[in-house]
Amino acid sequence: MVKSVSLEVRQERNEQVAEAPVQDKKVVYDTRGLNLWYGNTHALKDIKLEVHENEVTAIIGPSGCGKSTYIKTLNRMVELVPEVKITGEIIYRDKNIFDRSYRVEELRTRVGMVFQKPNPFPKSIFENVAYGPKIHGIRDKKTLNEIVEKSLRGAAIWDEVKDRLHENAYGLSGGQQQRLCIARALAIEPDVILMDEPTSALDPKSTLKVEELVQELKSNYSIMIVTHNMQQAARISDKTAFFLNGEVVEFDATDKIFSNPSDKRTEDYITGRFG
Ligand SMILES: Nc1ncnc2c1ncn2[C@@H]1O[C@H](COP(=O)(O)OP(=O)(O)OP(=O)(O)O)[C@@H](O)[C@H]1O
Repeated sequence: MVKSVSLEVRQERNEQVAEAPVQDKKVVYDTRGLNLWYGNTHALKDIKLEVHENEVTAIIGPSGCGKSTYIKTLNRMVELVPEVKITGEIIYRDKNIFDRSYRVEELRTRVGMVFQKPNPFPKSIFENVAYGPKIHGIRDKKTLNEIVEKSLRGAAIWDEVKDRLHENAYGLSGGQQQRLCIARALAIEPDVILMDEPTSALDPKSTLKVEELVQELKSNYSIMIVTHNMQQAARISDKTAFFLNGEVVEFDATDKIFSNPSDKRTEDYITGRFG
């Protein structure tokens, strides 16, 4: 991380950035003029953000700036909170998810979510992963076995649990439980995985495993990750959005955000001057 960058160097680097190759990856989520209120609290203000496929997009910013709200808006989970009002558009794969005709169930099958605290069901490891596919009507035992194995392998936990698939998931360590929850998200074969501070309850070793996993998963999925850990954002994301007071102050390539931010507020935040 660069602590301070002179204006001349910035201008020079900005010119280089302007000449960078044009982004050619497909847009998965296009957020346009999104506003959200909880009652009178204006939590998201005119958010504009594009998420590209097969990338890791990190959302950083101080507590209460709207990171979780934004990520929960992307799968419309935020609407479970009473008195939420939303304006603007979120286009997911060419459709506005707020359109009256849009089926939220479809969104939930395409977008998996991993939460801050590992939250396995009080069921066996197998049942935790098979749950989503079963809900979607898959009953065939052989197919379920295949999905469970593939998902656990995808979440880099198969070798640790393959001999105890029918034991209760609560018997796993916190880090294992979080990877199980990632396997549960993978089992529905999502297009996007939303992660809300997925490593904040984990020890450094488990954190590293999840970070490595995120890097591996991006070749098949688009990932958005909310994190308070700036080193983590710098290590694992391709793009970073800096949120402040419900606004996106800056959204750019992670290297640029952490070495040569355009906005003074971003620089102050990443150098630890506030937050
Ligand atoms: N269910 C809710 N009802 C009312 N206000 C809420 C609710 N959830 C969040 N808020 C408010 O919305 C704003 C954004 O909160 P949000 O949880 O999205 O921030 P955050 O950046 O994820 O914070 P943190 O890093 O602490 O998790 C805050 O002012 C918060 O108090």
